[in-house]
Amino acid sequence: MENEELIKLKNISFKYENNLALDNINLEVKEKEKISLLGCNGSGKSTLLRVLALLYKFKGEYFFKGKKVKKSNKEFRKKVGILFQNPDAMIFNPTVFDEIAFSLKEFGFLDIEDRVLEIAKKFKIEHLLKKSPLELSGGEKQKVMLAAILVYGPKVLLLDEPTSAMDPRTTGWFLDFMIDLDITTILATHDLSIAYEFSNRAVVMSEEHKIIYDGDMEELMKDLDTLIKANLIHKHRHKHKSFIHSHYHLHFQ
Ligand SMILES: Nc1ncnc2c1ncn2[C@@H]1O[C@H](COP(=O)(O)OP(=O)(O)OP(=O)(O)O)[C@@H](O)[C@H]1O
Repeated sequence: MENEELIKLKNISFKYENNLALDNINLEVKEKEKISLLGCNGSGKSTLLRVLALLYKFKGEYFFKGKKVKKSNKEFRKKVGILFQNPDAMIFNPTVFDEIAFSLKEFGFLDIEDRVLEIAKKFKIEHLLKKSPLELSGGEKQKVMLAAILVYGPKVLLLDEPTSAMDPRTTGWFLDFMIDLDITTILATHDLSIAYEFSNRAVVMSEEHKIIYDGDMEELMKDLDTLIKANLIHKHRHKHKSFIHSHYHLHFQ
């Protein structure tokens, strides 16, 4: 059901040895909601997505559909799919077909071939099925790895800078596809234009690894103080004909 709470994080913190990456994060995500997770390099976006996918042991409480999540298990992995920033980290099968089929086998699906072919058609990657995933371009790899996640039907999709290797046409296709996809999705990016197109809700992390904004995307765009604090816009010198000046920039494609 839409508008029902799906995820609730309470006072979540995480350190890599002595390096604080998440500081007291509180977040609620509703069923079918789309959220852009914004923040500059090193703010903690990837770490937060990995905590949500139960890949890290964290401090604090994580509730999924009102029940406290304890530790990683197969059932939970099936519910939450994560697409890493670097798709190479996820590739370990000889062909694209095997890569997409892998989780289906692991989760005990029976109609594996039909499902692989169906998702390949949807993603327009049928021509890649016999290739080695390592031979693909960055954008193709992201498409294949996304297909490998969506094929088993997770309830939540976590996307870490998914468009960084995509050209403008593939990025456009990807955003349209994600916007139409009817599942809860959190997309991490430091690109305001991608975030603006993707969702109406923005969650912004600061360089101190805290959430400093959680709300309407349009309001965020008007909130220069937050954008500057989060390092999402920058000032740089530039030249207009004969004079040079500097001011803050919002970069839109
Ligand atoms: N494997 C690691 N070991 C130690 N520290 C790490 C590790 N991974 C990340 N960190 C640190 O944790 C903090 C948060 O990093 P994280 O990768 O979550 O940020 P991010 O917002 O995803 O950045 P980016 O936009 O550059 O991907 C940073 O200070 C980073 O240096």
